Amino acid sequence: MNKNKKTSTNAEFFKIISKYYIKYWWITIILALTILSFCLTRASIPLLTQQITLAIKSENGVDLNDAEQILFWGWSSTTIIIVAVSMIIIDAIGTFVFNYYSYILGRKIEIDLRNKILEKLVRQDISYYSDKKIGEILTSVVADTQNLGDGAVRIPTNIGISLSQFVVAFVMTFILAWKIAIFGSIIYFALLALYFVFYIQTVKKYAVVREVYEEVNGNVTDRVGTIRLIKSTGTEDYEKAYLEKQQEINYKAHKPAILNLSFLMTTVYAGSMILQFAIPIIAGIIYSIMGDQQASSTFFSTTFPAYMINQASLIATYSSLMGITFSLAVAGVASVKVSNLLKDESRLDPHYTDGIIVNDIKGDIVFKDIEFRYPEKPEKLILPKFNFTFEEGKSYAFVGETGSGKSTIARLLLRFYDPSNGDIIINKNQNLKDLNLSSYLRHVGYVEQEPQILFGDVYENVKYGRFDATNEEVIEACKKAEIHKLISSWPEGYDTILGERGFMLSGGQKQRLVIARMILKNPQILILDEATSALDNIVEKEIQAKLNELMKGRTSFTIAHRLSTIKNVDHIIVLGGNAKGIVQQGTFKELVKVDGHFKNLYEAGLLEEQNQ
Ligand SMILES: Nc1ncnc2c1ncn2[C@@H]1O[C@H](COP(=O)(O)OP(=O)(O)OP(=O)(O)O)[C@@H](O)[C@H]1O
Repeated sequence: MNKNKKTSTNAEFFKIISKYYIKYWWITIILALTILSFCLTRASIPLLTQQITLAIKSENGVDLNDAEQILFWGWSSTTIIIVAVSMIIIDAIGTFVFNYYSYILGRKIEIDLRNKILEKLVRQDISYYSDKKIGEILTSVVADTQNLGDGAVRIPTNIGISLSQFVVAFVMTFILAWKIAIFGSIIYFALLALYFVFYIQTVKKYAVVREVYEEVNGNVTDRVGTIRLIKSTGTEDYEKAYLEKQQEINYKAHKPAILNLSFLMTTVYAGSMILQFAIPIIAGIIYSIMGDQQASSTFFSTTFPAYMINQASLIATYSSLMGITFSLAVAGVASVKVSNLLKDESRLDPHYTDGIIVNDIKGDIVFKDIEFRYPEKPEKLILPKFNFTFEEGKSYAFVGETGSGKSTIARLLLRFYDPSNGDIIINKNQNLKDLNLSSYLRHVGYVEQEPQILFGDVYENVKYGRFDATNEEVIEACKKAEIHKLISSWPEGYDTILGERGFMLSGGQKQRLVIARMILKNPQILILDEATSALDNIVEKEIQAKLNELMKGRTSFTIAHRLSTIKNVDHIIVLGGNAKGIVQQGTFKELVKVDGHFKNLYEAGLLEEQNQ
């Protein structure tokens, strides 16, 4: 509800765009000057039409009556034509300049907002994404910034043009024929009031449409994102029904909005016709009631064409009002969404611009009085208070049943999250919270179960994290990861674009590519989170051998279920379920000998035995 209230206010919109009108002040000045030129040119055309009617009459020897004598400026028809053509040229130049700069400003605003949101999104901490649909976020990034960019220019400039056009045309109706103008204005404002009644209703209904649309969009995008699950389950019919249901919801939300919109459009178009047709009728009634034959003949023979041109200008402000109010409704909602995205702050400060720069990770990594609960679910304890010192250069493995917190430790080391209590210390006295996170992560390698492959060529993928590497170094790393032969067999070799999410590679090949990335990065800390779990035994063996090589001389953390993965590490840490934390530790040989959690896991088959 609160959200709707916020959405209906347009303060946010004007707050956002005013900054851009100040930033690009020179465009603002150009737009303001062109609007002023429109006032001049558009006021001049009805007057010049009236004058040319009088000039042609006079030049053809028709006697002008007294009223016409007063109206006539005495200009020759040639002079009037020259002035009119000049006005049209000024108007054309103004229109070109106005359109060019207003579109430029719109795109500048859109791109700037998009950049700001995307920066905000990549700088958000990982918990930000735990309760959000990517589809919904992307709709906001693309559609809302575009709507805002369009509206940012269209709305203020159209307000400027329409308002000045309205004032000019309104005043001109009184200058041309004030008695008719009084009655014309009453009709005009009555229709305007009716317009606003339907407009308010329509906006309310469209606010609902927008929310439904976004939700449906998010659902559909996320659903299509699970295409492998759909394909592997053969649930195309089920999905077809689901997607149709989503669009049905979308359609139903549109119906009441469309009804109100139709009333609104009817008011605009029928209103325009009424305004146009009412003038001669009003004039006829007024002059016949007054019995003023001369005024009637002057109006119909001299002023009528000018009045109708001016009236068309007045009516145009009515329909441009529709454009403004609609753009405002769309841009208002977009503004609230955009500013909400920009307002969201990361829970932790990664010290992008300050913080201790890490050039090297030396010495032990100390977990001091660490306790952890996920900020998304603070009532649930995950890791009870514990202390542990990870010695430099040694390999560690975490085992334990599912949900015992193994991956959570990896996430703490990557600073996806800060500990709820306690500190992680590196380099003797540097707290992870105080480090410039990017400089720290430059020394950390992370390999997870689902390898992250970017849409890009092999070079780009392997260099990710060490962008200064040469292509030769990439090839060298791929040779060591034993994937060079495969890459070389592709027609485009290292320039091959790897499909979205690495579709064209097998699990083992993707993992080799990630290993090549790690070889190139040469991190001092290595975190392997179920890195080989998705692979079959033979491929697993080959990849594990590569990972074992990679682990040599680095402080490494392995999370695994397979015995072969953890058998050779220096130290195994066993975590208990239900937030018991560390329940046992030692080498593999020590742990299998003694009764305890590890032996239970081992015997229960939770540590998968590997066929040797
Ligand atoms: N973002 C999150 N918000 C709230 N709770 C979470 C979040 N991520 C994980 N958890 C919970 O934290 C607990 C530990 O999760 P974690 O992923 O560390 O377990 P794990 O030991 O690695 O399990 P597995 O072997 O199944 O991967 C689980 O109960 C899980 O439900």
